[in-house]
This record gives sequence, structure tokens and C-alpha cells, in this order.
Amino acid sequence: MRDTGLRYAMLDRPLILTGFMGAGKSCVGRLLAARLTCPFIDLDAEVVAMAGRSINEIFAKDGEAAFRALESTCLEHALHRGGAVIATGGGAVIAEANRALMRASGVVVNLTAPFDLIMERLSGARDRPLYAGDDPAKRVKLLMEQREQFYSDADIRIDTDGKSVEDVAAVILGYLRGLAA
Ligand SMILES: Nc1ncnc2c1ncn2[C@@H]1O[C@H](COP(=O)(O)OP(=O)(O)O)[C@@H](O)[C@H]1O
Ligand SMILES: O=C(O)C1=C[C@@H](OP(=O)(O)O)[C@@H](O)[C@H](O)C1
Ligand SMILES: [Mg+2]
Repeated sequence: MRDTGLRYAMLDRPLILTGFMGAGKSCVGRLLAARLTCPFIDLDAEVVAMAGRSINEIFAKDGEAAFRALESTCLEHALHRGGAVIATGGGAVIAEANRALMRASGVVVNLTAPFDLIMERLSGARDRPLYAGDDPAKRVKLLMEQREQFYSDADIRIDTDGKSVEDVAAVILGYLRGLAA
């Protein structure tokens, strides 16, 4: 069943998913956009399209700062498109300007998962430069701690532990229904 009513309710407001790598932003976002029959924008894909190279290549050749600049530009473009579901990359919340823009433009939904589950979901990931290299567990732990303050800057936080992608999308749809009522 498609939530066409909700689609119209949020037509001019993006729904923005934030959260750490592996929280499920991309999977949940794609499903949610299908349910809402609205566009789905994955910021990582937008960055790759704009740069003409992979995220791994951008990090390796241009550095993280260059990636963050592209990410901010793509976020701005995406927010201007109005009613869409936007899956951000896990680090999009670091820049204060990005957070302010997200809060001012749409509904910010933060997906969370405990450290062990994040590690489980990321195991084998090859397209995440911040997960690659020596001791990814140590880096993930540190980044999760450092970013917690930024992720908490959201309209709603949803713990995805024990929930399927469908379950998480259903919680968000329920929240949107509450907003539209
Ligand atoms: N709620 C969930 N339950 C089980 N697996 C999940 C869930 N959310 C995401 N995953 C899995 O975790 C991995 C990362 O998901 P993804 O949507 O790419 O996360 P993100 O975009 O937040 O980094 C994928 O393999 C996906 O299938
Ligand atoms: O947390 C981060 O800094 C990053 C998360 C990634 O997106 P996902 O959160 O979708 O994996 C991607 O933007 C890049 O590898 C950097
Ligand atoms: Mg993603």
C-alpha cells in the first residue's frame, strides 16, 4: 500500500536520514521513498556522480576535506529539491552549517544502532574508506563517540536494533502520520 496522502503532506519538505555508517540510512531511505512515492536521494551517490569517481578514490586522491565539500554542496542541492527522502552519509552531520540547513529545511530522522551491530553490518564493506585500514573497530568507536552530539540534533531518533528495514520504515511512517494529523 502506498502512502499517497503522506506524500502530499510532505511534498515540499524533505525527510532527511542521518546516522552512523551501517545505521541503515540508504536501505531504509530507498524503501521509505517507495512507500511515499517520492524521489529518493542518496548523498553518497550524488557525490560520486558529481566527482566522477568513487568515494574511495575521492578520499585517497583528494582527501576527506574535498569529500566533505562535495557532500555539503550535494546536500544543499538535494534540500532544494523539496519533497524527497534524503539518505545522508554518516559524516554529513559534522559540519554545523549542514546541520542547521537540514533542521531548517525538513524533518531530520536519526537512525541509531549499537556499536556491535554497526560492526556486524559493516563487516566486509569495501566502499567505506573510514571503515577500511587497520583497526576499524577502534576508529568506529571513536567516531561514534565524537559524532553522538551531532546525531542527537534530530527531530526523532530511532534505534534500529532488533528491527528490520521494513520495521524502521514503518516507525518513520507512523511518525510522519502523527505530524500530518
Ligand atoms: N534494520 C536493519 N536490519 C538488518 N540489516 C540492516 C538494517 N539496516 C541496514 N542493514 C544492513 O546494513 C548494511 C548497511 O546498510 P546501509 O543502508 O547501507 O547503511 P548506511 O547507509 O546507514 O551506511 C547493509 O548491508 C544493510 O542491508
Ligand atoms: O561516516 C562517514 O564519514 C561516511 C559515511 C559513508 O556513508 P554511509 O553512512 O551511508 O555509509 C560515506 O559518506 C563516506 O564513506 C563517509
Ligand atoms: Mg548510505
